[in-house]
Amino acid sequence: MFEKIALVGIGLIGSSLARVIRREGLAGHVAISTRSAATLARARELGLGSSYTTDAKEAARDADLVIVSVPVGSSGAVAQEIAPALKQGAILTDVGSTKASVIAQMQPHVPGGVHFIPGHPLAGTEKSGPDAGFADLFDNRWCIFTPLPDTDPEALERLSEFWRRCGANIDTMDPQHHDMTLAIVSHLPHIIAYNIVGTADDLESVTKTEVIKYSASGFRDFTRLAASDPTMWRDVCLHNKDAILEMLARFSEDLAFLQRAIRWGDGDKLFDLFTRTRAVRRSIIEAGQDIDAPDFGRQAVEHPAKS
Ligand SMILES: NC(=O)C1=CN([C@@H]2O[C@H](COP(=O)(O)OP(=O)(O)OC[C@H]3O[C@@H](n4cnc5c(N)ncnc54)[C@H](O)[C@@H]3O)[C@@H](O)[C@H]2O)C=CC1
Ligand SMILES: O=C(O)C(=O)Cc1ccc(O)cc1
Repeated sequence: MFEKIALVGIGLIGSSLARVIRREGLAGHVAISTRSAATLARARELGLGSSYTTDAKEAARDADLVIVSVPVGSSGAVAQEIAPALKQGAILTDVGSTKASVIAQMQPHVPGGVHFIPGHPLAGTEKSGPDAGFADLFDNRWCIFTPLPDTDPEALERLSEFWRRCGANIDTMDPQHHDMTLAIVSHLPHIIAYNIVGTADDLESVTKTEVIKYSASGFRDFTRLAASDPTMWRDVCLHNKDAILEMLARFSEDLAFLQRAIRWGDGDKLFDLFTRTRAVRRSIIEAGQDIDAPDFGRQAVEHPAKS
């Protein structure tokens, strides 16, 4: 599909892209770049690309498609670094979990004649680094684009076709809507997980050994999310601040309602809520997002990375 693809950042997402690009033969040349020499050496050992450099500009030079897969707080610095090397007509995209902030950081650096199309594949795990990626990561997952008002429809279609060939389904929406939606379906669940695991870790009346020994599967599910990459999630919290605070405020109100129902022994309220939430899970399964499939967000755990 592309003569040269540059992957800037080669962690879970970048390395999954590298693997699927190779499997599907989507590029003549895959240039890999990352900031850390150790990560780059590992990417080379894994044979993820055609060329390797710690200089993002060198990787981006002459590329037809540049995919930035770094923590969202670094996207502005990366855009600034690669901007002088971007070729006319190239597509520049990203995979960041937040969109308004990434656009604000990257867009000012994008030269005229380069198609900047922000994107976000809704696929991942709690693992990070080049060993954690796998070619099937994007299979039947959504990839959301938040195009800018002047985005060239042909470039958008070309990038959409690329992601379809990586296995994903495509949706588009505006960045603010993306950030609000992702705040509730992805960012809050992670924050809640970090919080509950932190609370358990702080308890004095229950020992750490007991938390580990008796952790029921519900708690264990939270520990998976709370094991996610600290840099990535620090950046998500800092760069989707308003939407996350809005959703946290609603969440806290609803939690107070639940707390009150428990305090006053209001079984009907509890039963009604739990009935309503059970229906949400049923709808997700009926929509074809099969939560119980072994690979639902856990594939890297159960099928160690293929290299
Ligand atoms: N982990 C997940 O489940 C998902 C993550 N994302 C987004 O994808 C992006 C990448 O996440 P992962 O691949 O999971 O992270 P990761 O931690 O596995 O990899 C990040 C990569 O970026 C490199 N890097 C960091 N700062 C850099 C800089 N200034 N310049 C060049 N390279 C730099 C690191 O060396 C590493 O290769 C993030 O923006 C994240 O929000 C999107 C969907 C799912
Ligand atoms: O591991 C999980 O369950 C995830 O939710 C992965 C994930 C993390 C961040 C994203 O922006 C998209 C997907």
